[in-house]
Amino acid sequence: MKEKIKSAKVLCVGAGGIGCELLKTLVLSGFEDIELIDMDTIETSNLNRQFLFRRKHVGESKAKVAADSVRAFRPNAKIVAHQGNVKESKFDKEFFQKFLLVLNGLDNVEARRHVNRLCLSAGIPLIESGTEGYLGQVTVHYRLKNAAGEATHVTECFECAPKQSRNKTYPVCTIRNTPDKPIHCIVWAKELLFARLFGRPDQVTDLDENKNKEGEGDGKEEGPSVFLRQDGESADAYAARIFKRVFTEDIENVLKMEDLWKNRDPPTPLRLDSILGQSSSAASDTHGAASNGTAAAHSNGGLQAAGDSACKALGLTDSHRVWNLRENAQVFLESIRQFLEGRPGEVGEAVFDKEDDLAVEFVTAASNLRAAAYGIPQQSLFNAKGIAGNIIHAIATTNAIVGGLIVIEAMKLLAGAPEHSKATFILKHITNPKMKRLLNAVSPGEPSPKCAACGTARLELVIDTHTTSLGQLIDKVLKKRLSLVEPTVRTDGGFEYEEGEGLDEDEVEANRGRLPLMLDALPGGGLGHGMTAHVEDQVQEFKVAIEITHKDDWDEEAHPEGFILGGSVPPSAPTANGDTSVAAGPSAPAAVSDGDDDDLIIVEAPTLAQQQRDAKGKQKRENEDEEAPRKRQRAVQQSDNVIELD
Ligand SMILES: Nc1ncnc2c1ncn2[C@@H]1O[C@H](COP(=O)(O)OP(=O)(O)OP(=O)(O)O)[C@@H](O)[C@H]1O
Ligand SMILES: [Zn+2]
Repeated sequence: MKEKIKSAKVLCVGAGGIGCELLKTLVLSGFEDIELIDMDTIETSNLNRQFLFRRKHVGESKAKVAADSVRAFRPNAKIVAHQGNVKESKFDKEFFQKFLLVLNGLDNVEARRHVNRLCLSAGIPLIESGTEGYLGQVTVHYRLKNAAGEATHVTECFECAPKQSRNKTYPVCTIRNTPDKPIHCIVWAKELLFARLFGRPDQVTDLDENKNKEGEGDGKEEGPSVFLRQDGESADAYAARIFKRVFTEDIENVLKMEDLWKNRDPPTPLRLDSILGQSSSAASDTHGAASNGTAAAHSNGGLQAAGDSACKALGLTDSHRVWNLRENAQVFLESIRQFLEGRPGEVGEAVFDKEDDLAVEFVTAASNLRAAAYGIPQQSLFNAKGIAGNIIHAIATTNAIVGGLIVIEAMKLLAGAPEHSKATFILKHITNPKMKRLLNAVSPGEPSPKCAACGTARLELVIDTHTTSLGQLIDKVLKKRLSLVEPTVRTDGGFEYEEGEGLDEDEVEANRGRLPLMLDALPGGGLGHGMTAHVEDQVQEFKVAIEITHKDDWDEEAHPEGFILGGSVPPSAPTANGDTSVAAGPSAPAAVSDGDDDDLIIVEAPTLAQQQRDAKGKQKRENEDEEAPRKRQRAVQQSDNVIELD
């Protein structure tokens, strides 16, 4: 066994939180022949858990530094480091075939799918992993054959299990009118108010619709311009006016919708003057003046309009302490002032960024003020940042357990004992008191014939074939959703689109010229309703037939992507209301996350009656929460970046 371990050539993909633990445990267990791929360089924020890196390494390649650090205590280990994206074509099937095992320590679904497909095509077992705070898992995926080429041990591949969406959606009327959780206030502050005040002025947000769309308030037509700074308006006067608009007047207006408050506690409008009070601190004096509408020039009583932090200016240094109402109001006003005066160039095009202190401070204060109006618990800056940025803090111990489990599973395969392979889930709480276990190990799942990666699935795509171009199909569906890197598309009518290396310049040019064509207008009869696109990625050896169903008249809020991708259910013609049976396909890969960091979608909610029904249903679901641990485990498998609501 020792010899087998010593000579086994293994590939580690990812040298981050899991990768560092894995590499260390591998070499301490006797592995000596390792190649390591990571595309990133070291950041300061990695140092708390990626212990092969030191401050002096910040900016250097993770793969190279990890290999060097390990060599320092295991000089015999042969470690080859590659700084690069595992999707690069040099890491192809032949490259993968050099290895006995592939071990993943990645953090996104796209790269995991890509490695899964290469392992399938190269016939190399994959040990896959993920962590999310206290939760984590290690799964094994292989198709082992005997000398005669017959399959002896086969498990599911990484893509066999239907993926759960990690998009969190919130009905827009909950966000706009009836928030009842901190997350609702944070989404409002980040997606609506921040975007309205500092983002592109021409974008319409749900905040604008407050008055004119549903006939609320005075019914006056009102565009986004109320949120624009008026000529000659000082930053302080503007901030105070916005405060009054969103925390006083908008709340007063929503109170007039009496139906909403029959079964709910109504909110209380906030008044800036009474919050800031008459008491005197440098900050409140100046802002108090502004709030009275006097638009006094800012006296700058020790405050800097540097545009980097309202908290610094106000002396709020403890990010774990929840601010009181007055502090929230001060941060709200000061952060607006700093935006306008410290970063005038960004106003009108800012996009929320969780690493931007001022933006996070603004969102924290705005959401806390809204929470105060609605009687919802308020959040510390630290917590609000985590929620707004979809951050779940990584736990070094979870990564260490996962690294250890990967090595254990690797050893079972090297020992020729795949019957002992386990998929292991690390739980946060003991869910089954009889078992008293935090590690839940189960047999690997069976492969799914419906899997597009390892099975013989056909997919169905419901899309508007009149208005979707080939380029959009390739970007949105094939690359983003299906994680293909260099797709080829063929139709039954003989049309062909190709990309990738090996094409000469004329061919590249000709293919590029086809991208703007609409699907149903492609040469050779088009790719319209009922037709099939034969899609392939040569590097991944991924091949799938996609049956096209045409549908016009899309509800953008229900399907913001503008298409529905379904499993192997035969496509049906669109019905009168535009629904198709495809959307409900159980294995619909449509639910797979797109891997973006920011996954909040706000959706239009139907009616009050429906909301009330939903509320009842939610109560019921909360009572039936036994399924929760399993669902959470599934979510970990897909990503490491979801919102933890509780
Ligand atoms: N396509 C890819 N090719 C190569 N390496 C990848 C690819 N995708 C992700 N990785 C690497 O996988 C590692 C994942 O590690 P981890 O989850 O700890 O993320 P991190 O970026 O180091 O940390 P954080 O996201 O918390 O800043 C990263 O080092 C990242 O560079
Ligand atoms: Zn599969």
